[in-house]
Amino acid sequence: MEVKVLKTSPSICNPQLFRSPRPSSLFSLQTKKNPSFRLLAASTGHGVRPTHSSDASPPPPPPPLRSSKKRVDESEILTLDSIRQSLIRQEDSIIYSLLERSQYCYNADTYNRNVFYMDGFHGSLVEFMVRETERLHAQVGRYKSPDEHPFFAEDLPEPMLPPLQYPQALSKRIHYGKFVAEAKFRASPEAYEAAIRAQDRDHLMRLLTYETVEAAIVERVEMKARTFGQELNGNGDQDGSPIYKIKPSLVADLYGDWIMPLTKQVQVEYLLRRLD
Ligand SMILES: O=C(O)C(=O)C[C@]1(C(=O)O)C=C[C@@H](O)C=C1
Repeated sequence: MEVKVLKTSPSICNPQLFRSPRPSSLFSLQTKKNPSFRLLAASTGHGVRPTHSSDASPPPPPPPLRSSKKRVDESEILTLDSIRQSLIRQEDSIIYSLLERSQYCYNADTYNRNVFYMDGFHGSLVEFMVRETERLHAQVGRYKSPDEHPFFAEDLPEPMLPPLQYPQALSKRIHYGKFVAEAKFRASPEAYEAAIRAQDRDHLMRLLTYETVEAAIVERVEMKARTFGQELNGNGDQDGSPIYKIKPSLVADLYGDWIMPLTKQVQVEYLLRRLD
């Protein structure tokens, strides 16, 4: 997994993403539970209408689908709070994936570019598998979702099917930076606009960094790794301390050294293009 993180730089979608008429998976998944979205859907004639079996008169005809009302997204999905909640939920998936991976030995050969030979391909077995998996997933439309990103974006086939959603761990979490960045920009456009116009990466990085939030995240993921990853079928090691499937501090370091810095890198790249 560390190979994935090292070998790829985050890909940034155009900020126009947020103005796209196509429902993104992030929005379509999360708006289902959002009451304000349901109100909006009903007011524009796109919501599900309740049926009243006791009504004697026939129901009035539905309003035309193309309402003259402006469709405005009044949900609060893009607030920093709701995005932070999504990031917290993703922690569980990431920690579980790390625990799952920790059950297998490290096999250096699978990461070695010179061990695996295949006509027309030069790379490691892991790279081959990731590339081919991504080609398959691309064909069913995975990367058409704005919160789904391939590690190897070059030469992916076009989808053969309408988009589907797949669970993902690290790449999705890191690319959530786009949503975080948009929320921050909307919360204080003036502060960000100056730095964007100056294309000042360092200033943007300072603006979007919340050290206390980061410290709380590192502490929380270590606690989660400790809780989720404790071996329950043993009595601990010689001195009675619990045994963990994966060292909890490793998960905390992964967040502190990789996941959050890459998420911030995505935020900076996104913001630099925000006024284009
Ligand atoms: O919560 C935020 O404000 C974020 O930008 C997300 C995040 C993270 O990756 O978790 C990144 C930068 C901040 O310094 C704190 C946390």
